[in-house]
Amino acid sequence: MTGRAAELADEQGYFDRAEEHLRRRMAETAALADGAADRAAARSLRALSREQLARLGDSTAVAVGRIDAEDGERLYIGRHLIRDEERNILVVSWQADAAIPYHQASPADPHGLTRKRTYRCEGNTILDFSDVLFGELADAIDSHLLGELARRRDGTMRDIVATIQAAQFDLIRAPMDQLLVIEGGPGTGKTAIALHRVSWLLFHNPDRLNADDVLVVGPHPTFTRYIGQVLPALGDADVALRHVGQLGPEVPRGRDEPAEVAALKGDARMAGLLARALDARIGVPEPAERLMVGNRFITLPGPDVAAALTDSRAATLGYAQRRTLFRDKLTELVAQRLGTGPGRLPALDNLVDRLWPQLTVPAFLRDLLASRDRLLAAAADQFTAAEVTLLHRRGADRLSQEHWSAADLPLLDEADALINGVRRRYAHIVVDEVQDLSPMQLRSVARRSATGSLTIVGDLAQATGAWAAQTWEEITRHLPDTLPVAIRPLRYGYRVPRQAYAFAARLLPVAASTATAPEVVRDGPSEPVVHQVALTERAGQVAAVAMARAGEGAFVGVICPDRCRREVETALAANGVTWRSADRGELGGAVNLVSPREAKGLEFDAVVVVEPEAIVAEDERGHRMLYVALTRTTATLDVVCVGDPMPLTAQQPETVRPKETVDAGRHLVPLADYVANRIRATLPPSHWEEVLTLVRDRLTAADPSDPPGA
Ligand SMILES: Nc1ncnc2c1ncn2[C@@H]1O[C@H](COP(=O)(O)OP(=O)(O)OP(=O)(O)O)[C@@H](O)[C@H]1O
Repeated sequence: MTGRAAELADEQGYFDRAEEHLRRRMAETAALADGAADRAAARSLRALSREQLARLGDSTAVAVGRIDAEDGERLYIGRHLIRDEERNILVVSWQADAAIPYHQASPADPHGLTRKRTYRCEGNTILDFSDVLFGELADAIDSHLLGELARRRDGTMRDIVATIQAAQFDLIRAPMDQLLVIEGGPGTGKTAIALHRVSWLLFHNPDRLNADDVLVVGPHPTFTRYIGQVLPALGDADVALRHVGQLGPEVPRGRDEPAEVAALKGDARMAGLLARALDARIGVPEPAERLMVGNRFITLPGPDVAAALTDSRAATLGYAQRRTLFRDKLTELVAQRLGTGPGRLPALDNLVDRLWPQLTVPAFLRDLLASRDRLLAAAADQFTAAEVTLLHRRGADRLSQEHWSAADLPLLDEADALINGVRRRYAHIVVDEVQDLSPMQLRSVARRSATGSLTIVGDLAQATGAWAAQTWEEITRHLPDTLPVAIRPLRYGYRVPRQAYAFAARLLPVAASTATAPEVVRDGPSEPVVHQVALTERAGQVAAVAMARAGEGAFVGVICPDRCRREVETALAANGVTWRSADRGELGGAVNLVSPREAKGLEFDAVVVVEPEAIVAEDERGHRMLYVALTRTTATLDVVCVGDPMPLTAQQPETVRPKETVDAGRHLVPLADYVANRIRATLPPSHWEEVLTLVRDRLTAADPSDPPGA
């Protein structure tokens, strides 16, 4: 046996022994479950051991690496702590203080180590290992990291415990009590760091943080599925993982709406509009309210009812809770009149319903958006008349038939908080791809934060859509301000190989002129290939390239703008290619079809980008969208197009984002002055009311979607 083979055998012996002890511990946990004092304890103990077994079944190795200290001591680092029967430590958890040098040691600062070893394993079998010998190599290259980055992808993100880099490690273990902004170019490891940070914070703050106190928010369902395995693999399965569309009530979705409407609905001014609209649903009592009690009437004086209403209104509770308060106060008034408690009283229910109607969240929003009058009243001086027209829409006759747009969801969430109060708060929240969130979406995140402790990650150069942020302040201003903000950049790009990144980076001066490009750490297998073809050949060429790349064993992502989608699907089908549609949340076949927007945060071995000009044309920040698409590859990049493969001068749609602060007086007041002056100049006061009614009728008739009196 050679020296290396013998060493490998020794190491394997150690791994086998550690695995035995891990299994023994799990068997003990299961036995404990059998003898547990009560059924609940037994159930949770069994669940624990099942989870541990499942993790082992996941075929992860007991250790990811080893460090040798100058004093000769060796320490194995793994995902979980493992001890032998004498309670000697065989493997320490990657989060333990003792493991810190593993993540931090570098040739410049070896942290008292002579060696850092990283294993390449299949299950618990060591295939190979690589060493960094600090004493001997002045400038060691972490070959294991390079190997790890070059491995084939399969649609599931993996943990990076074995190869966390020192700068990444600093962010993973940064203090919890802050709003930490992690910014970095494509593939710098932002997502990976954010997830490992969650695991780290859970490990080091057991008294403050349970896994179910943590919320991770991603941009779309495919992304949450993509990252879904990382935290369970690190032993933190109970962390809540949601895409941004899941923050809020469950409602039927799928409504399309014009970009300017969606943009307006993302504006923070909508919060005020909703609050005013809800308040306007509370009625005004009659001078005296008569109630039928048994077979006689009692009268509640209007001022008493009004006082109950005012008091309840002022309480800092949700609309529904304040309604209960109001009801209690009225019950008390009735009891005073009767000299006894009234019991259940339909007349009282009716009065409460009239003055403080019971509202479900979707009914409230449907009724608001379907009524120009309600919208106008709630808009106050904060919106222009044109903006109110944009918001106005015909409501479905039945609430169950109402379909909601993506931009309606944060409005429903805001309304839910106003009506029912905030249902669930978290001690720590992570938001990925945060650069695209609208102010209303950010408010959805903010209200779920119990402490102000957040980790938000993103890249302003990848910000697309109407609410693409230009600065971090635009984002943080909508988040809790109880804790200090720290913005921490990442420098090295791990995903995208040099050749593909050089191609994509040509977009940067147009897409995001102030962005700093990441420093790429490795070479790819080949230069990007541009396939410029005739229109009739485009889809066929996409299918051919995708098949060829899949034939090489690659996990392929075809990133296709909406306008080419159908032709590409047809060509894939005609060529017998089975593909997964990432937009439907599927990912993991050899060939995956994905829109540029849904490609955010994902990665593939081979990326085929279809018609860059169309990608640019389909988003307000189309050059950035193309930059996102071109930076999804870990190995090869193909561009199939009829037009310019690098459309630096192509037009992107006008930005439709509303002005952040609109002085509505600038629009409404001059218009009202003009109309009033014309009427005053041409008619006596006795006709003013009549002409205004006629004007109103004309306006209503001009828009048939506005039901009279809605
Ligand atoms: N230290 C590391 N060791 C191994 N792999 C790493 C490391 N850092 C990053 N990676 C890998 O690099 C790829 C990109 O990481 P990640 O998706 O976290 O980047 P990102 O900055 O979130 O990218 P984007 O902005 O494009 O969404 C992933 O495959 C990740 O596992």
